Amino acid sequence: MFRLGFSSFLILSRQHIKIMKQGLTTTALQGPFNYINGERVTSVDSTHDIKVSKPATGEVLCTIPNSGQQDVDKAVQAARAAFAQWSALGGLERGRFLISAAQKVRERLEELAKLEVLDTGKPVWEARVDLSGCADYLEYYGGVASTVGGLHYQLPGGNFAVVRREPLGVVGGIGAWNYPFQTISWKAAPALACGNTFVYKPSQFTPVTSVVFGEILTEVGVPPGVVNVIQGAGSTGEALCQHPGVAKISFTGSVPTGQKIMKACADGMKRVTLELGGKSPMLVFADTDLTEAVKATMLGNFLTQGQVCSNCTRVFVERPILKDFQEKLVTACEKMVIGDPFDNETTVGATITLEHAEKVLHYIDEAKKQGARLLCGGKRINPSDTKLAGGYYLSPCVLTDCHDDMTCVKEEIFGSVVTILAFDTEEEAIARANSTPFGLAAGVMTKDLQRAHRVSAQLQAGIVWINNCNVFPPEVPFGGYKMSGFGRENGLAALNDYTQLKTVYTEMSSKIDCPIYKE
Ligand SMILES: NC(=O)C1=CN([C@@H]2O[C@H](COP(=O)(O)OP(=O)(O)OC[C@H]3O[C@@H](n4cnc5c(N)ncnc54)[C@H](O)[C@@H]3O)[C@@H](O)[C@H]2O)C=CC1
Ligand SMILES: NCCCC(=O)O
Repeated sequence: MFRLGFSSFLILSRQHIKIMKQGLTTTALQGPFNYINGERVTSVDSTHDIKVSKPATGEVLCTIPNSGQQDVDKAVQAARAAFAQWSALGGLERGRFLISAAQKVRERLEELAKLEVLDTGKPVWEARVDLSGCADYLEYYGGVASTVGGLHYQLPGGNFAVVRREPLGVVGGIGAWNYPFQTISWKAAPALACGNTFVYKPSQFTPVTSVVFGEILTEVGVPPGVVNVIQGAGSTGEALCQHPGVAKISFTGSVPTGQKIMKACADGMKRVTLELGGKSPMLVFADTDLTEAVKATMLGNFLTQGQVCSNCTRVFVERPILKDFQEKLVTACEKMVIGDPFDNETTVGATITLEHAEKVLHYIDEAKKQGARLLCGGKRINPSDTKLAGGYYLSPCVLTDCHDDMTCVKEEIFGSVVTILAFDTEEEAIARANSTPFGLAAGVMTKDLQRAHRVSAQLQAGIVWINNCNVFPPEVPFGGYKMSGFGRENGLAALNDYTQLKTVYTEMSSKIDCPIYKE
């Protein structure tokens, strides 16, 4: 295990102090945490300091500013100034930078994973998987960048039109706290590939690795101002949405905040991508392999302490296998290892904040009051290691005997709480699965592929996983139906959200046909 401190080996660099100890380069924790024009800068009009906790221990990790309008303006102006140069590059040139950044992420994967654990409290092996995926996303859009192009239409009389696909300008990104480095990667990589410049506001709970993302891009040669990071809470996000120099906001977070952002962006006629919450279903049919169904349910509920927007938290199980499924799921949950997220054996880390842990526990209490039966978990755990005493550890919770009208079944809990609901027919399962205002994701577990596709076609969700859950290849679009938002991240689909089309018509005749003109 490592400790951070000034007794460590110090290297003075251009902008800040690097501390290296036991393989961890802690440049990232030294601040300042705003990153504008290729350097870390102190806030000029922070309204107050925000103390950021380590979820694993409850100790203070760092202090960030609640950046004000002037900070936001500085970041946006830097991004505007960088736009002309960045957008004038060829896609191949922009793509090379992204591919180099992917390489850097791979080289620094262990260090970045540890920083992500400090910020989020998630198990370190999960952070490694996340970071490795981020390298893939950067590499994918690095390859895609040179293919971003327009169209040509041949028209009567030799006339023709070309449709240019142009960047939007400055894109603003705002993110949640569950996948900090991934969220900035998913937004910045396609935005930059398309020729936009970027200003990102991470969650105030997980500010650290987004700045390192900016530094990595600077290190590989991306010009200053192309990627900027400003720290702060909701008011900083609001200022970014309202800034007239921002062309678009790409947001990941809750539905209520998404609604506020959409309203704020309406005033400036800004485009929005909204990646919002969910209450996704998983349909487990009786012919499924029970072990695989349990594995998919765990992947769909218990990664990152259950704080995953696409979790399939409403697990509809066909009645004949209900008992066996539950037994197997509970056995598997009880084998999960709760504790120090830096321990490679740990499978359940710390919930993001005490407030959030209490919210999750409150949902479980309400569920029991409404008639749900607790099969396992749902308790705050105090790991034996005393240094974790201030952390927020919850045991993975399985609730059964659930009904569609219970609060725990209707509302997004965003914690390790799975609700099990029995069903009898395919039609019933589909209708109940769709009976929610959300529509982010869904899972179908069956050996019958015809049924799997018949059911998938009827599910109201932006992504359906057949015989797996929470899989995010960079090539495939991700985003919501209904209240879970709109716009798509990942895949070629994201290019539509980061570009605008300009039609250029060319008249080839030297004499225009103009019936309303008289000599
Ligand atoms: N669909 C998706 O891809 C994902 C969705 N989420 C959703 O995010 C939620 C959990 O994340 P939280 O950080 O608690 O969400 P949140 O909505 O409270 O905050 C998200 C971000 O918005 C900022 N913000 C808050 N008020 C704002 C305002 N008025 N204007 C601009 N920015 C504002 C916050 O500072 C933060 O950076 C859950 O509902 C979850 O489902 C989380 C991850 C992925
Ligand atoms: N890696 C999962 C994407 C969804 C989320 O951020 O919650």
